[in-house]
Amino acid sequence: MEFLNLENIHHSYFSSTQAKDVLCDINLGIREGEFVSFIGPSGCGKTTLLSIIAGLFPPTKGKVYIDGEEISIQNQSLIGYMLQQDYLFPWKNIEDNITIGLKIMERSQKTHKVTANALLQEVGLANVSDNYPRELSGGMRQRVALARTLAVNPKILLLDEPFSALDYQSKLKLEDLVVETLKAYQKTAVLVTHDIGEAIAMSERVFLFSANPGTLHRVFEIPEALQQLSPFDARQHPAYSDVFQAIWKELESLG
Ligand SMILES: Nc1ncnc2c1ncn2[C@@H]1O[C@H](COP(=O)(O)OP(=O)(O)OP(=O)(O)O)[C@@H](O)[C@H]1O
Repeated sequence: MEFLNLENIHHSYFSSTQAKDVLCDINLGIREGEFVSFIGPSGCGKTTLLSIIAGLFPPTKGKVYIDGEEISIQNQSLIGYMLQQDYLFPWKNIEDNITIGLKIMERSQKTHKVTANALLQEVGLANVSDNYPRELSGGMRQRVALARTLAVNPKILLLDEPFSALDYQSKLKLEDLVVETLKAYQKTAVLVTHDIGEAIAMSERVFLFSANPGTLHRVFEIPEALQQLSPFDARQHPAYSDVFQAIWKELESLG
């Protein structure tokens, strides 16, 4: 068994007239410390699957296991979520935004400042702890969101298009920072993205889903040579375009 396992996941939404199957027979395993991406056509159920992994709602059928234990209220805190929007509280300064999860979990207040400062250092924002979110750029705010997610020390990070609202330069920089930081902290990560290049540059494996209903179509292993590089450098490597073309061809075949 892998660290994160999905077994026979099916999910349907019920409208007033009929049930619509969104996910069908999803089986996959992700190793501890691995970085994978989920890609696929719009509406194939990527976000629904992330929400099921996070334990936000149960699947219609099937089970999610983390380290051999079925996902439940007890182990849900092993999972951190980072989204397209940063959802920072505008009335709280950066330090308080980062430590909000620790306060909710009633962890000892003595270490909050130390945790916040160490994480801000890690994400390259050493001097903003007293600032307010409105004083930061979009890229800086997403760095704060990353620090906030890491503050509660989750084992698995679910990243739902966290770079898609950023300008291209900020996005490339943040991709590098996220990979470097998650490797340093040995986190397991699942990224949902529409950007094939981003998926290749950041991941060890790319899971391609097809739609109607969402099924796992194919898994692409990213060559070792790319995995050893930062996402920015991976995009310049000759093997990158071969993988890009292979995934693009397969995605196109899904219609
Ligand atoms: N609460 C809901 N009730 C009914 N249908 C829903 C609900 N949430 C999602 N769906 C449907 O489930 C399907 C999958 O949605 P989901 O957002 O998971 O797809 P996605 O692959 O993440 O899409 P995108 O790439 O566009 O973000 C879509 O057809 C959507 O309309």
